[in-house]
Amino acid sequence: MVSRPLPGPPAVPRPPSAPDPVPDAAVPAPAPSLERILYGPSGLGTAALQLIPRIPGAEPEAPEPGGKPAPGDPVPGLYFHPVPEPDPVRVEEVGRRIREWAVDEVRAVPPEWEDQFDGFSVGRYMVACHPDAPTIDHLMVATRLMVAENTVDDCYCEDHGGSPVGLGSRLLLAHTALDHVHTTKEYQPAWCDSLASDAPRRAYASAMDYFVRQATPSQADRFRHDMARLHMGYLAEAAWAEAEHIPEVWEYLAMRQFNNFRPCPTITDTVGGYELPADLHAQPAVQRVIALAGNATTVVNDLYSYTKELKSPGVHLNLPVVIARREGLGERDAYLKAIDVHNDLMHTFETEAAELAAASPLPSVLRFLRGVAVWVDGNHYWHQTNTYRYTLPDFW
Ligand SMILES: CC(C)=CCC/C(C)=C(\C)COP(=O)(O)OP(=O)(O)O
Ligand SMILES: [Mg+2]
Repeated sequence: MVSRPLPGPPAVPRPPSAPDPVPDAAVPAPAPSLERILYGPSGLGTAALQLIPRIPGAEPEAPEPGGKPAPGDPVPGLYFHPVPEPDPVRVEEVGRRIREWAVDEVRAVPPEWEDQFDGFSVGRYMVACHPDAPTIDHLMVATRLMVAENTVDDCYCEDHGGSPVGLGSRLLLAHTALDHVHTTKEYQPAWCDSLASDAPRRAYASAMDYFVRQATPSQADRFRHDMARLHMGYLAEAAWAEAEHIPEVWEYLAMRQFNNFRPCPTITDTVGGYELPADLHAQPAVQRVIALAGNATTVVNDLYSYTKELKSPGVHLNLPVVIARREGLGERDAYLKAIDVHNDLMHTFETEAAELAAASPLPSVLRFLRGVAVWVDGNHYWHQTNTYRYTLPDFW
């Protein structure tokens, strides 16, 4: 069956002589019908029709001027939706099973990193992001991948011995755990053995093995594509770090569109036990909504991890740092501008998701859009509440 094409995104390229970017006031607010389209009907007797539980009155309170956020408070002025507390029974069970997998099954977490592993609270993260997962097994698919992705980032790129030097080679070989090598009988065994040779590859290989058993072939292929995008983003970030280059803000945002959480929300259908068909997923309007959502989630990381990254050796690029350096703003003003960038991305995501849902109200499209939207909310919740890992700057 050939499906009806979905509406295309607005033309993005802007000629050099185009007018200045749209001022804040003109950024479209989320469509009023968004709640109904993405979250289902409200009112008496409709609870069962709401796939995603959402707390009404989602706008955060703006703090009084000078009001300091307490640990666990959201970034003041950030546009986000609070989520209900993730189911504690699921959180505990996912936490128990993922520890067993990470520590014993794939040996990705040596004893000296176990505290950090627990502090990451991946069970709480994934239960918050996937409230529609039908079973713990479905949640585990997302949780293993999340841990594997962070193992690669930590061990190859960042905190646990990572370095930009030689990163291309390490990433390419690890990527083969997701996108297998098909070679001659002579060389195949050496590749097979390589998959067990370090923690990142053991974690990728095992997490992918579980994932492909749950996913359709096109979902698995979608994931491989998203992971290739991620690895390309890591490489650009590493190249800039090696050259001590500070990119332009738009260049940074382009890199961060690839070095991005995108592979996590885009498995929402696999984790939910259904499929957004490949021809719908590939539609430009769907791709744009996914990219906007991924970019908002990743700028959230830049905001919450700002102080952690200021403490790391050298200059760790994130949006406030790049805005400060490239636009000559002070640290506080640059941070506040990064909040505006996030809020614009969120509003545009929500507006365009609502338009897409209205134009193409197919059950799989609607459920996928809800899944992405709730992943965005759960991701914010996790960053906000992870006081083990993140602390807000002293700007208020
Ligand atoms: C889970 C996943 C696909 C991660 C890929 C990219 C990534 C590690 C992030 C978007 C998080 O950013 P960052 O490396 O800055 O993480 P921390 O700030 O160290 O938590
Ligand atoms: Mg960060």
